[in-house]
Parts: sequence; structure tokens; C-alpha cells
Amino acid sequence: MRVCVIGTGYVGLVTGACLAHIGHDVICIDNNEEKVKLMKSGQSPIFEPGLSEIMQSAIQAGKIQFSSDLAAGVAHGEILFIAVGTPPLPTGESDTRYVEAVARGIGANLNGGYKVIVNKSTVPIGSGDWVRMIVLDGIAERQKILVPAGGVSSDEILPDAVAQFDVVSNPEFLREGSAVYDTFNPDRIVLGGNSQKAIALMQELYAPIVERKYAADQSLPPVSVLATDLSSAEMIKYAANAFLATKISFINEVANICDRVGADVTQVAKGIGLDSRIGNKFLNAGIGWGGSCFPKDVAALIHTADDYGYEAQLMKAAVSVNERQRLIALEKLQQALKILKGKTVGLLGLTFKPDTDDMRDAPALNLIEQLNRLGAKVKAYDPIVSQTGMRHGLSGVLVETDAERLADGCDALVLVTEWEQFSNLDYAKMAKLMLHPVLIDGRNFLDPETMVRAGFQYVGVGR
Ligand SMILES: NC(=O)c1ccc[n+]([C@@H]2O[C@H](COP(=O)([O-])OP(=O)(O)OC[C@H]3O[C@@H](n4cnc5c(N)ncnc54)[C@H](O)[C@@H]3O)[C@@H](O)[C@H]2O)c1
Ligand SMILES: O=c1ccn([C@@H]2O[C@H](COP(=O)(O)OP(=O)(O)O[C@H]3O[C@H](CO)[C@@H](O)[C@H](O)[C@H]3O)[C@@H](O)[C@H]2O)c(=O)[nH]1
Repeated sequence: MRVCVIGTGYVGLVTGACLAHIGHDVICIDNNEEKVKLMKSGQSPIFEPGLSEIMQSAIQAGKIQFSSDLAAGVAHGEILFIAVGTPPLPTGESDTRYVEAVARGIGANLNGGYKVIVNKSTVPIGSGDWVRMIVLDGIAERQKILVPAGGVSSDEILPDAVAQFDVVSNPEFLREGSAVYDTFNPDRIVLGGNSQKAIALMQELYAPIVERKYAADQSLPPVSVLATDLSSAEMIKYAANAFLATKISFINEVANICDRVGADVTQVAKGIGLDSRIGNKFLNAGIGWGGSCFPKDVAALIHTADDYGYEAQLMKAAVSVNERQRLIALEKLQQALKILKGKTVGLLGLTFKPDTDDMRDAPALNLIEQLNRLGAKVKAYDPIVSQTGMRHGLSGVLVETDAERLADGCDALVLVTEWEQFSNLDYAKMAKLMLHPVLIDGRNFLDPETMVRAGFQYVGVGR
């Protein structure tokens, strides 16, 4: 099928490349010319395991093109994905201006022939109908330009263009760091809309994924496809993220109590996770949740509830537990070192999770800011940031090129991101290079006994 994906970030580029990989004819549109140039040369502007490989093979197979020309994208695609960012406004509300610009642009370029316009971006509940309205505005604006005063009627220029598109909500559940894997191995596909024709086309688009033709385990039953109304699909996305964020805040709260009573949260998580009603995933206690999605999506849902005069108390509590949890490493550093002024703290990891280069709302950013405020010098080593250079939003930290250089002269280390590489460092050597061999394991990632044997004073979260 002919697909156009507008916005080539973590979601759009992965979606476009994966759809091309399974045989669709894809054009990816982005208004960032530099990104387009890079992608045309077969390079991914983001770090995501496996993405460059499928991009390059799709380019070679002639299945994917990149452009900044929205009109060309709209002309090409029978299915048009909107996958631009919806960042948070200071109020917590979602900033939908990029979605609006794209919807208007689609309207202005609709050229006849039936199109499915897909909201892939995470958008506030009610956005499906809103996008439809903006597309219609875009059509009307173009008609005004095309129709000279007193000239032919708009109907003669764009006959039944209005009837020729439907809007579908198809929320995305991929995780950064495993986005390609998640796209080929989804837990479910949600399709919200009231047009049978549009839903049927979306089912055809996803059929190879539903049938698990590209899955790691092809013997599994087909992927569940849930068809809902527009608002429910939009709500499913927010509710899923809010639930997962709350689950993490819950285990972090349990960890803080474990710290006080002398229990081990990793054993507690195992013990409760064996109950199939609870499940063992998303029970890793640590320095809190971050990234480009949980914080903004929980805030947006709280804001939506507020709009309706409802206070989302549980979600607000999940956020406030998380805000406190972001400072847990600082508290533990103060307990171990007492005064932080004049001390040097080394951060192992900077990104909000492993296997990504994304620094959006990363817990490391809070930690750096607080350590600087208290007069500590901050150094860091992160496998991706150290390799590719500074990231947006990163200041007040000296980025080292390897873990041993990081440890040299430090009063304490904090493991912020559980990069797999960090399980195999020469910790005994690192401890010797430090002024005080203190290790705060913000992700409960390392084995406490091994670290003590390596010469560290080991401090975990709730263990
Ligand atoms: N990042 C994730 O893991 C993830 C997962 C699920 C859902 N989402 C949602 O998907 C959406 C996209 O997120 P992302 O992380 O991929 O964003 P991103 O910021 O990485 O990428 C957005 C892209 O859109 C482009 N863009 C902006 N305005 C444009 C325009 N008018 N025309 C063409 N391109 C334009 C930008 O240049 C950028 O490349 C958001 O709503 C987000 O909440 C993200
Ligand atoms: O047990 C856990 C699991 C995660 N985290 C933290 O939670 C945050 C989010 O992690 P994760 O969910 O793995 O990454 P994202 O890429 O942000 O993915 C989430 O956000 C996406 C964007 O909406 C959704 O599509 C995904 O389904 C959802 O998992 C990170 O800071 C993690 O360190 C924990 O602290 N403990």
C-alpha cells in the first residue's frame, strides 16, 4: 500500500521504515531539511537499535523515500500518518500546534482519491474530530485561494473532497531503545474510528505484523487488533502510560519503605510479580521515570481531567512520588558524603533509559542541576552521549570518554542509566581511582556483593 508518514522522529521514522520493510511503498516527510538530507543518505538521525539497517535495506529495495515536500507526500499516500511531536506546555497540556500545522497542510494538498488520515501522535482526547475539522479548514483555505472572486464554485474545483477522507486514531506503544522490535512484536494494535472502510484499510496495512510474519516468535497467535471509537483509542494511549508510570511510582514508594524497614525491594518485586494479576514487568525501583512520554502524557491526562472539573488524584500522586524519587540519589549522596560542596560526583549514564540517545526529561538532568546547586562538580560517562557529543539540554557536566576516566578523582559514582556495558566494567580498578569509593546504584542494576568485593560502599534503592 502507499503510505506517507509525516514527522520522522522516534515514532515516524521507525513506523515508516518498518512499513517499508514489510513491503509497503513509503514516503517519509519532515520539515527539517537537515534530517531529510541525512535520511536520504541512508543515515538515521536518531539512535535506535536496528533502525539504520532496515532503513538502508528499504532504500535499496526502493520501498522508502524521504522528502520535505508535504504536497508530494499527500499525493503519494493512501494512508497518511501524522507522527509529529506533541510536547508539553508549561500547564501540562499537550502542545498540538505541530499536529495542527500538518492537518492543515494535508487539507490544503488533498488531491482527490480516498485517504485515511491516521493520528499516530499522542493527542488529547477529542483530537480525531478536531483533526478532521482542521483538514476541512485546510481544504476551505485552498479553495479560497483557487476560487477567484465571483468565479466557479468551490464544489467544481474539489468535488466531494470532504467525503474522501476519514480520520483514524492509531496510538503508538513502542518503547525507545526497542522501537523496531516493538513495532514487529506489538502486544496489540488499537484502531479508533467510525469508518469501516478506513479500519479495513488499516487492517490490511498491518496484516503482516498481525500475522507475525516479522515477529521474533512466529508461532504465537495473531496480534490482537482492537477496533474502538476515536475517543476510546485516544484514551487507551494515555491510560496505558499513566498506569505504567503509576506502577513504577508504586514500587518506588515500596522501595522507600523497604529502605527504612530493612527489606529488599528487588525480592519484594519478585514476590509480588509472581502474582499473575500484578505481573513482573515495570517493577524496577530506582531514581524515577522520565523520557519523552510518561511525564508529558500523565500531565496531559491530569490536565484533561481538570478541564472537566475532575481532579485525577491518583495520577497526581504518581507524579509527586516521581518528583521526590528523582532526588533520591541526592539524598543518598548526602548520607554517604555529608557535604557535597567541593565534591566530585560521576554519573554512569545520562540518557533516560539504555539503548537510546534521548535526553528528554531524563532523571540525570535533575540530578546534575541539583548537584551543581549544592556546589558539587559533575562528570558523566554515557555510552551514546560520550560517543556522539553533547545533547540538547545538557549543561553543568563534564562528559568523559570512558568509565575509568570518569571514576578518576570522584568522591562518588551514581549509576543513572542501566546500560548493559555497565555490568562489565572493571569496578575494582575504578574504586581504586576514586577519592571515596561510594557507588549509588540508582537502578538496582549491579550485584551489591560483587561491588563490595570490588572495594565499593554500595548503596541501592530499597535494598
Ligand atoms: N518517542 C516515543 O517513544 C513515542 C512512543 C509513542 C508515542 N509517541 C508520540 O508520537 C509523537 C511523536 O513523538 P517522537 O518522539 O517521534 O517525536 P520527535 O520529536 O522525535 O519527532 C517529531 C518529528 O516531527 C517533525 N515535524 C514537526 N513539525 C513538522 C511538520 N509540520 N511537518 C513535518 N514534520 C514535522 C520534526 O522535525 C521531528 O523530526 C508524539 O505525539 C509522542 O507523544 C512517542
Ligand atoms: O520498571 C521500570 C520500568 C521503567 N522505568 C523508567 O520508566 C521510564 C520509561 O521507560 P519505558 O517505558 O521503557 O520507555 P519509553 O520509551 O518512555 O516508553 C513508554 O512511553 C512510550 C511513549 O508513549 C510508550 O509508547 C511505551 O509503551 C512506554 O513504555 C524510564 O525512565 C525508565 O527508566 C522504571 O523506572 N522502572
